[in-house]
Amino acid sequence: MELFGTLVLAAIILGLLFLVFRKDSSRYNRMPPGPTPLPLIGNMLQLNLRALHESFMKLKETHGPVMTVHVGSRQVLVLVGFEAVHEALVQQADVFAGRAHSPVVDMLKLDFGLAQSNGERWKQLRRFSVSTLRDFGMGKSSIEGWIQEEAKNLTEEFRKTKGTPCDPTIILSWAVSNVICSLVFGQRFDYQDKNFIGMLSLFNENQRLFSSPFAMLYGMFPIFTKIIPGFFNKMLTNLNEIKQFISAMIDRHQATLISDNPRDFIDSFLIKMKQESDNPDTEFHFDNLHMTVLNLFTAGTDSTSTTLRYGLLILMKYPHIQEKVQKEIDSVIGQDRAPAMEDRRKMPYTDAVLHEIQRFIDFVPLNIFHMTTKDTIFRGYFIPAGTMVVPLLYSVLYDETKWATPHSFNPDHFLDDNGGFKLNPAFMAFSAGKRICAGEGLAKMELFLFFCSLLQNFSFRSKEDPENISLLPTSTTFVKSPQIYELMAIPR
Ligand code: HEM
Repeated sequence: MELFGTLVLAAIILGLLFLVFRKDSSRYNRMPPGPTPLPLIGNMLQLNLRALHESFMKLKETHGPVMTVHVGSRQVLVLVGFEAVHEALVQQADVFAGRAHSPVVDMLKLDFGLAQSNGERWKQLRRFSVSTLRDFGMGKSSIEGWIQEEAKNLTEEFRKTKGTPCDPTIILSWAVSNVICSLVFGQRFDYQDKNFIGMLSLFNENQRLFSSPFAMLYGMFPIFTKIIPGFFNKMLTNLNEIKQFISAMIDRHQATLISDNPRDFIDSFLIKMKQESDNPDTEFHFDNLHMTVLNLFTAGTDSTSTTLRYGLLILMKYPHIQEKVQKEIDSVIGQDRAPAMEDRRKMPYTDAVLHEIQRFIDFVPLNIFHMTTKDTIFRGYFIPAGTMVVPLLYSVLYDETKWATPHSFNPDHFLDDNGGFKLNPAFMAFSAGKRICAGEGLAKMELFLFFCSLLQNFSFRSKEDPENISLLPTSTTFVKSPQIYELMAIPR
């Protein structure tokens, strides 16, 4: 009897807390249906924090492609499949262009800068960043030379391994990160530079921590940052060290700035700050500069280097595909000159393999979370302004109605009957709409030039039988990374 009384009391308290925590619930009661939530924990018991995208796919079987899932006390609109994601991000582009904040982002004070901001701040920072990066060569031939130079350094590093097994993680991060360094800091770093190596290790560690189930748990229940603080504190310490590195670079730029001759992204931002110094509402201030530089680094380094690393693993598993790419490289580029962007249109097979790598590895399965910027009607449901939205990229890149064999690595997904390159609108590795990746042009150049240079110079082999190579990712909460592996770069 005593136990019964305790249970009733607990249920009443949980029920009351649920009502308190369901802020402004009447505005949310015309959202699409979804699984029934429990008080406080919402649909936690139906969500696998290590593979949220798989949980959402399972829930879609019962609740359809547009559903409300309660993540803790928050109601989240989950969009599954090409049609729903395209309808939101492209057809209602302005409404779905907001960025939702997880409490972890707020606690880490990451709310300044391009990637996490909203409204006028985001518009100004996005316009400025994209046009400045373009001025310095993003997607144009000037940066092609930098990437070619970096690709040469990268092949030299691989050559030093003399075909013995090595983990390619850090080498690939160096090369990719140096391209962003050239654009943002106006300089590249030597691969032996201790500061640079240290900063990249911090980046890699934070990517791992952000993708761990702990980060997701903190996002749903911020109280856990107090109960299990270890992971959170580590993220914070790493972040502060990275910020110090960036601060030192900004100080150096300020000391040597010549107003009419910007050398790189930081100079351009400092000049804009000067021009707007009389505007009390300006978005061009140090907080936004620090965070935008950090965004470009974080978004630009991990994504591209992980794609290359995953791509090399896939090619070791499928040596016949690797050979076919090498044959195309040999016939179009040969061995006597560096690969160039204009080669791409003559290399449909290589282009198809690169697109298929991006589709298959599905780097950001949940996308970065969006938010509605105003009240809207979506498929007959009322979605209030400020609703968190998950446009599930996994469900687009693996949409069974859009791809012939979504679960297999199949370059034919991007080839027509004559062997020509064919784009598929469901290729949303960079997302779609107004928030589409700001570095898409740069990433595509890097992937093509690095990948072709590596395969022009080496054949990549594993110690393992290709049959036994696992392509399963290690962590899937936020980004997907391949298992740690070793490769042998055999000179051709
Ligand atoms: C293979 C490489 C890459 C992939 C797969 C990738 C993917 C993505 C995705 C999925 C988003 C979220 C879009 C959304 O919210 O709907 C994003 C945003 C972003 N990416 Fe990339 N990205 C890559 C490379 C880069 C590079 C090289 C840069 C650096 C110049 C970059 C800079 C950014 C920025 C700044 C954002 C935030 C944009 C905003 O909030 O307006 N990315 N990226």
